[in-house]
Amino acid sequence: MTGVKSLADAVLQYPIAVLTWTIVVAFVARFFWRGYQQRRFYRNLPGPPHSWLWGHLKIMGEVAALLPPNMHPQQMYTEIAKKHGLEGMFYMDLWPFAEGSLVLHDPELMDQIQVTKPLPQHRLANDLLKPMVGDNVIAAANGAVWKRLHNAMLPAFSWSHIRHLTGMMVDECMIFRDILDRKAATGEVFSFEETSARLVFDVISRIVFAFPLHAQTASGQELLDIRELIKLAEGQLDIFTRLNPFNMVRVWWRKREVVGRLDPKLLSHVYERFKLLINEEMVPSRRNPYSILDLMLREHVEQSPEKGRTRNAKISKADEELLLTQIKGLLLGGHGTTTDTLTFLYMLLSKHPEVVQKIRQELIDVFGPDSLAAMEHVVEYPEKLQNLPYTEGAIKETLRLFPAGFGVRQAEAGMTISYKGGNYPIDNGLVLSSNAHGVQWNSKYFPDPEEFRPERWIGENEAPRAYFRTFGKGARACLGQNLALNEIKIILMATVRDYDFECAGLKPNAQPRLTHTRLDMIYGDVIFQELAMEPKPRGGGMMTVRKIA
Ligand code: HEM
Repeated sequence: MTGVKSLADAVLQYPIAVLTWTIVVAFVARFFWRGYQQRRFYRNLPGPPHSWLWGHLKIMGEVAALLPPNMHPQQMYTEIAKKHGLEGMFYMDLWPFAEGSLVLHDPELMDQIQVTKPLPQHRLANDLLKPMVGDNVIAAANGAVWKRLHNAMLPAFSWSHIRHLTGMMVDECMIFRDILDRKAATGEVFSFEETSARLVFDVISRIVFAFPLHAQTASGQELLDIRELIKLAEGQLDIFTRLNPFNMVRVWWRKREVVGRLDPKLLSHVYERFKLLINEEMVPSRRNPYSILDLMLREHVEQSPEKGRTRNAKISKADEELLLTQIKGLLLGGHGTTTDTLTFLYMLLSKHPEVVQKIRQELIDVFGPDSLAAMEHVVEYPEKLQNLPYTEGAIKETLRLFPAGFGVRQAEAGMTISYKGGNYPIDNGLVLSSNAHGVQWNSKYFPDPEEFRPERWIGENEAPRAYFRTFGKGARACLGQNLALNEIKIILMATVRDYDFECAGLKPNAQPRLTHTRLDMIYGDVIFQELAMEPKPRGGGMMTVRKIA
């Protein structure tokens, strides 16, 4: 009785202290209960050794400690699989610092979630992309919003349209050659990533808007702004960075400035075109798309009651946001992934003169001995780009070794995946990670995986399509894959015959950092892909270029 009385007295005397104390106890109890549930979930599932206290945090920490900072997880997962002999798939319990994952590195298992029963994108994809470009960018959207965006954009990625873009790509490559000429004349060390990003950005902006944003010939403020948005989102998935008040204010302030400059500029392009379409009563064609913007404006033009009267032509606020997000997403995703691939490709070529020689020979065989005449020829006969198996093999090898994309999916409650006769849970909010890197660096699928061998993709040697996972597979596979392959081929055509590139400032490691690769003993830490919007090369791909006489 005395105890109850004194408790009641305490509540009456110190209500705030008792309330605070109760909340703290409830919070701590909830934290431990959640921790117990999490650890119990992973206890008997396939994975590296699991600890009640640490889950797999120590395992992840051990691998991270071997590597440079801000690593993209794909390579760490490949290392963990190798080190602990984990075949097919493994769970990673990273509570309370990150979402738990099921990492798949078996093509058949990936097919289960990408092809047989395509699962929606994980919430994490939107969490990562939203601070950079906005809510519901196509690559992170699901359900009806994704369907609407996908249907609208699809014609822009058809073969007939891609063929049609060859002339524009050649024009941009000719500007790129002028830039290379200047760099060759000075002999300067330059960032290949930075320089090629400007080329690729102008190409993608011409695909999105049908005009370039002039990143190659002017400041390219839009490109700089978009790249700054990526920088500002860096570390936002890390709980400590996100909750750091100084960082919060810094990011908010810079973002306000960048978005305040970028969004109105992009929107002005949207409205200029929209008003013209309405004024001229032109419904954009799906068969012969003029630009991705036109395809996305199509439904608004069709539905607009303002035909012929531009004064009040409007797009709803929500649709305006969605449109802007897609434009930024395409400019960002379409240039970043391609630039990363180009950077790694030219780094690999600089150390493989025998591959360069074979690409040159193939280009001569198909397009003739004069490299500049070849650039005119390809505009007339773009289908010949499909007849470059060795060149395509070199690109695919780069995409195999350095996948510049990562798919994460989410399953509904109760769903499972089947593996070796057992069914394993894929719900519980797990990030279902299809680790293309893990498949493509597995000697079971690609013997001597770290060898750069374009021959793997040719004729009877050709690796099964199912093993090439860089673009994903199924309904949510990369829409821009054929576009990216064609663009990289044209860039190779424009450069590889007349220029020699050499990596600059490489700092090879004396000992390999990891067990699955020794490439860092040639290139140094630049081979460890950084976490940005996509896994990107470190250090900007510094190079020199020499014009071949
Ligand atoms: C080398 C270059 C590229 C790589 C490695 C790459 C990789 C990827 C990957 C891995 C995905 C996600 C697949 C999944 O979730 O399963 C994706 C989605 C996507 N990519 Fe690419 N991509 C590249 C270039 C491009 C380009 C140039 C564009 C076009 C501008 C583009 C447009 C898209 C779109 C729209 C999606 C979302 C598809 C959807 O969810 O319906 N990509 N890409």
